[in-house]
Amino acid sequence: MNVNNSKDEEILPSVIASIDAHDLPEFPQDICIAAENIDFYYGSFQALKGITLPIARKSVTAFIGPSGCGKSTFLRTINRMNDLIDGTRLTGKLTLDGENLYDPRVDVVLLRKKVGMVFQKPNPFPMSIYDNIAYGPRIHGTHRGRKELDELVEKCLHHSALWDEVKDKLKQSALALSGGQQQRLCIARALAVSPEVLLMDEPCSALDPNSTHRIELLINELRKDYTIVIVTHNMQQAARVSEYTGFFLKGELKEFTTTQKIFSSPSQKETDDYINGRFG
Ligand SMILES: Nc1ncnc2c1ncn2[C@@H]1O[C@H](COP(=O)(O)OP(=O)(O)OP(=O)(O)O)[C@@H](O)[C@H]1O
Repeated sequence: MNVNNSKDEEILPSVIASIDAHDLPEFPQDICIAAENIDFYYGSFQALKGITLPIARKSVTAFIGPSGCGKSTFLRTINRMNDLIDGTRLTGKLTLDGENLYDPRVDVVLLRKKVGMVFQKPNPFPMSIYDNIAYGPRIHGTHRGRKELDELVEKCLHHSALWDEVKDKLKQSALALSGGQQQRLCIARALAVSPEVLLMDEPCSALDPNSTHRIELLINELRKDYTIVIVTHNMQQAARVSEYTGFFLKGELKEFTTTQKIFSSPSQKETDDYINGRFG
């Protein structure tokens, strides 16, 4: 199936309709993640300035904005991936279910189990399709028996809409899958450790339109069970898949509201200019 622009336009109303965007309050009521005045530094360079925003539970929040404005940096603060970079510093408060993620008592390994991440470029492990999914549960010791693992692998592959394509080749290398299949496998792998939150950093930017369409449909399904935060350069994609959108510019959050409002009547001129392609 080839998904060209006109097909792209076609799925827009149906997906937005399923989100029920018209009934959403401007700020989410059921908040999963809350950022309060987050500043973030790479050495002396300040990449995030006073970010304050709520992320709604079991829904999709998109971050948009020109290159280098801090979207990915903010996304990585949520699972503390930036901790792995030397010389970084964060101030402010970031909570998940009311718990401060930067409290020294937080177990970062457990946090990253709770907050899964999918990257721009699919990055399956160089092992079989089955083992890619079984890897996390084995490490965490959550599914010990063979039968239990088999069931989990099947469930995750169903959940990531990949089962029908791979059920007869679970022992084959994940690296032999197409890019789009690899990305769905990475989503299945993230789901295998029962996360609460899924962070997606431009998950479709390396994919063709057909694979992009499949991932978007998948996101639309996953929103029922997971809190999803997605960084995207694709305005249409943000409009199609998210309930809430944050517009970043030069390290600041310029606007945050429902996706419907930000794309129909943004309150900031910069947002309007950006979404209408006048810069960035
Ligand atoms: N590891 C790093 N060390 C130093 N500076 C960094 C590092 N990662 C990002 N930056 C800087 O922080 C700023 C924000 O980068 P970030 O990747 O968060 O932006 P972005 O909005 O996600 O960009 P893009 O859309 O191009 O991915 C940029 O100026 C970038 O150069």
